[in-house]
Amino acid sequence: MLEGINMIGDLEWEVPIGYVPDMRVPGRFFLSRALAETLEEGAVRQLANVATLPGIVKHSLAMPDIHWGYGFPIGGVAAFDMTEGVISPGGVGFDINCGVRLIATPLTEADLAGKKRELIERLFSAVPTGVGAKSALRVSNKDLTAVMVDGARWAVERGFGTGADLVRCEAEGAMPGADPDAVSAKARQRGVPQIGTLGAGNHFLEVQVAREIVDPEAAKVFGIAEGQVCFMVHCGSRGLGHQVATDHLRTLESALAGYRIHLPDRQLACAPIDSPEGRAYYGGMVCAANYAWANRQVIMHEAKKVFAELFGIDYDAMRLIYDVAHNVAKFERHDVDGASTEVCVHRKGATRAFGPGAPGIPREYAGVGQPVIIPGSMGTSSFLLHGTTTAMQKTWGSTCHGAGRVLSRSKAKKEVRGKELREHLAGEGILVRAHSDSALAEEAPEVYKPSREVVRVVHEAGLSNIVVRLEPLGVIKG
Ligand SMILES: Nc1nc2c(ncn2[C@@H]2O[C@H](COP(=O)(O)O)[C@@H](O)[C@H]2O)c(=O)[nH]1
Ligand SMILES: [Mn+2]
Ligand SMILES: [Mn+2]
Repeated sequence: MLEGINMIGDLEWEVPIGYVPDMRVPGRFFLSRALAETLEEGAVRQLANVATLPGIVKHSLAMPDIHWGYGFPIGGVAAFDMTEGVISPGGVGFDINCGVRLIATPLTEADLAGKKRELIERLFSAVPTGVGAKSALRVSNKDLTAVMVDGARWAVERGFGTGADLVRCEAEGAMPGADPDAVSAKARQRGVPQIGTLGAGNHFLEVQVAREIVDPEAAKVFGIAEGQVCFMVHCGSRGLGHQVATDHLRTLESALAGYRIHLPDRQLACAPIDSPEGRAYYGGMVCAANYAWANRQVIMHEAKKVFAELFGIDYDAMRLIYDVAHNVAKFERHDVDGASTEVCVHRKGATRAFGPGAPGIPREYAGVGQPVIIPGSMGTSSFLLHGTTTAMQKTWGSTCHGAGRVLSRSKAKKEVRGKELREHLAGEGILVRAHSDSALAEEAPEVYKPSREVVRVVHEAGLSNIVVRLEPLGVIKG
């Protein structure tokens, strides 16, 4: 473990004020000794840098999937006072509302026998993948405005799914406060052809089986049983979100001096929440977040159609369990020194994990806490968990978002042979389909931390509790 960091619990560490100059609050992160060797000094420094930002409340936080990111670490969570505090694109990430949804089908693993290859091929044809993937949808500029305001509801109203899907999305698939005027023509241009496309790299659509039910009662509430085939969709706001982040970072950087904000790293560019620049970024970010919910809704619909046709099952027999955002900033009410207070929570590679009875979670899940979806890798377990009261108290109702990368893309390309990886996974019964084997190398299971250990940390630290462990059966990658 790095020097100058204090262990304050079995799985909890503190980065004291003074670790870098001008820290206003301490940093805190959650990690086991087994994961300590994955901790990058640069990511801890970023965690400490975040603690220097104006108006940060209580702590700069990071989850066990912590790794180096743009400005803020990935796995980072920070809340800011609504008057004194700032909003920062670095605390959200370039892929605004990158997120995950999990869908349960009525099939078992045995039903897939002899059809798995065809299933993966059909999914690969139905869902456009790859960097510049284009959608079959024809969307006008006016439609795009509606997408950015209405999110998943836009898709449902056009026949991509049903109204029941909406309540099973965080924010019901559309955050309020979208400002289409804060989205540039270039961002629109990138967004128009990409609705319903997966993208590349880390994004995926994965067929999984619920291998182990850890919490039978919660699993029942979430509607998932042992042996059930599910599928998981991971993607975000594509080129539109990236462009929104790029555009606003430029504006925020040039406004820093005017607000007398001095940063240890310009990648933390930010502005007061209630300033023209801060409001514009928020309004643009919401547009991108809503676009991402529409995107995942369309992809889910296309994938459900493939399952329905191939296995002769009812479209409506496939049920969205939940959809979570893991790159977003939100205005939420939390307990601050005993008073319910509105703060701006940034989650950058972190998942909301609201506990039982918290506002904003579907009524059907209120007694358990919200579903939390944590992907692992194409060769290791993914998890369904539920949010907790401890998370509400310690992490602004947040937990990790994945296993977290340990090997850079360039190193992975040198160390892993994509073809060998694909054949090895096939030997384990996991069929992988991508445009190229070389793209697979960057996404090999060993480029990520071990998902079981990362999830064990959040479970034992009480930030979210494991409900189901899922194993991959087949994956489509960009
Ligand atoms: N089940 C799968 N999980 C995967 C795959 N590729 C990546 N991942 C996990 O997703 C998170 C997402 O993180 P992000 O920061 O890239 O959005 C990542 O940390 C991995 O744990 C996959 O093919 N299947
Ligand atoms: Mn993403
Ligand atoms: Mn993501």
